[in-house]
Amino acid sequence: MRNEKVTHTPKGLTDILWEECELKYQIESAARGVFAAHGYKMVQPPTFEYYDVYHAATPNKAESMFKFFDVDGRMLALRPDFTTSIARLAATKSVGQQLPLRLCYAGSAFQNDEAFSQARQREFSQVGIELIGENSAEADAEVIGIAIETLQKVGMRRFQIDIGQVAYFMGLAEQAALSPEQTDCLRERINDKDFVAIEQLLDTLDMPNTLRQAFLKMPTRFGSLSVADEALAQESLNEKSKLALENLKQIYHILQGRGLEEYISVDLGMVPHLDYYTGMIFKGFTYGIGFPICSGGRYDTLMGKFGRNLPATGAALGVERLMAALHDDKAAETAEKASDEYITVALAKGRLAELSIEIFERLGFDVAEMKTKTRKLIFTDEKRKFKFILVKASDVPTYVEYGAADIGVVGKDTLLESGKDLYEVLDLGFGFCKMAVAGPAQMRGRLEGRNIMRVASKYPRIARDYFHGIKGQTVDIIKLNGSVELGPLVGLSEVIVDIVESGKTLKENGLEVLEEICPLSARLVVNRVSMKLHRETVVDLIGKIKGELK
Ligand SMILES: Nc1ncnc2c1ncn2[C@@H]1O[C@H](COP(=O)(O)OP(=O)(O)OP(=O)(O)O)[C@@H](O)[C@H]1O
Ligand SMILES: O=P(O)(O)OC[C@H]1O[C@H](OP(=O)(O)OP(=O)(O)O)[C@H](O)[C@@H]1O
Repeated sequence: MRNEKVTHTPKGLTDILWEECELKYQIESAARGVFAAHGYKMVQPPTFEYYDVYHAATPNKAESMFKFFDVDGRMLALRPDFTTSIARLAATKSVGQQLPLRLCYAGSAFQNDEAFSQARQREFSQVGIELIGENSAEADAEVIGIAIETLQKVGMRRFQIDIGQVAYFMGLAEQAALSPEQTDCLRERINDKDFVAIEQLLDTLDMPNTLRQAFLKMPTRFGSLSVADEALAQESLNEKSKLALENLKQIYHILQGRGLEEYISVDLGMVPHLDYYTGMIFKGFTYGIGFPICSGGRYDTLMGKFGRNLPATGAALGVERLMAALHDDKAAETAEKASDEYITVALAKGRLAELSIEIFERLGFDVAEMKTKTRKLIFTDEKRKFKFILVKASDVPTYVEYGAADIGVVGKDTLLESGKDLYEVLDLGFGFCKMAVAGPAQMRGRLEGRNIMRVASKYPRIARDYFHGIKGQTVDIIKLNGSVELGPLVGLSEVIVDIVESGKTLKENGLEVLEEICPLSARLVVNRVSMKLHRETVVDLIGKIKGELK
């Protein structure tokens, strides 16, 4: 029998062979050529360092770092990215060198996540640049410009760079006197364009209405530069937010002056982790890859952690993601053509199907055939250039994440369970129900603090987040695929985590709601790239659906 531990690579790690390896080196060498032409000097930090180095810079990556100990018992970690190591080496090794420093790198970074896809791997290659010692819009525009030039040089044809400014959000958070926890929670919800959750959180916070409106509008403020002007027009912005928006405008104008405007879009709602970003941030997107192909931003306080306070900005490109985007150029071309012509909407089969179809029907789409008892899976409205696909509810987030569908209609339960990286743009106001812990009446009052308990659920991720994450109870989670109510009845589990709508299923099986986890309803979700590349159509559709909901 074959020993897979000997013949296979661990999950998320892969051999790169033949043409793929060729392509990888071509990309790296093209990138290095561009960097060198702009005066960037190659540096190579070690593959692993003291864990404290990375932890000081990126606490949010702490959990996903590969950690181990040296013979002296000191904790080490494989680098989760290059920026931290380069900041450390520049802070400690560059004294006496003329500023600004222009440094570049190529190599592997590591992430200990459950990663299987080409887009999210445990070992992945990055090429990138860091421009250290200059705080100016010119410097930020330089790194974005070089990222664009690199993408062009490796052969990318259609891509978009979104630029944002985290200091705008931080200025608002300071004005609202939010605690670090509240700031991070709000930041995450804005970054996910999760309008419903933003509103829910703002309802619990006490702040002037102008600030509330500014936060609420953040996720809608993307597109042309006019969104920065709109944000600037808002009354009583503090100096930090104002300067941030002015800085974003300056960067945009510099890039415009270099003829790069066609690639640039502004997104004020883009506020990824604030571990070290202090100003401009950017992410690059293309068709067929549901994740950014490059990203970067300004980090003016990171170097200070290593003993030398210098402003800095940088950009990193994900080589595997570029390979995936370039790999099958023909397929990409076909996909581009198809997505140029049609917007694809994935609707969930089952309980949400009828109401989802109805919304599009009310908006005048030709969806009559979907209501018939057909076995067809794709329905086309030729006039409006929309395609509708009917898929299993739990697959909707996958279709949308990968860009096989631009838009999806799906329950919040499925979204939470999928953990996918999508824009959640609208609560559709139907499919109301709740996620709850349920069980026999005798379990009431007996859940608190218990660790020896079995929880059956079709939603193991939600159950785990609730029990392990929120309540700190390390209960056993048992995954079932349906008829979950049977669990406590046949002794498989003490309780269940499941959807409760009318409560009829629970009642008929002698069970009751013990704890409510969260309210649920149908949501409209949008692929991150479609939101950028088909902005007008998508925004127009969102507006029309909103109109229908009123
Ligand atoms: N796990 C991964 N697998 C493959 N490529 C990755 C991975 N993580 C990051 N990259 C690539 O490296 C680039 C820079 O990574 P970095 O960690 O600096 O940015 P990030 O925006 O935090 O990444 P992500 O959005 O993937 O979490 C990303 O834009 C992406 O292209
Ligand atoms: O409160 P109620 O109105 O009774 O609805 C709740 C039931 O509906 C869902 O099951 P679904 O019909 O999706 O089938 P499943 O049991 O196979 O998951 C859910 O898992 C509950 O069993």
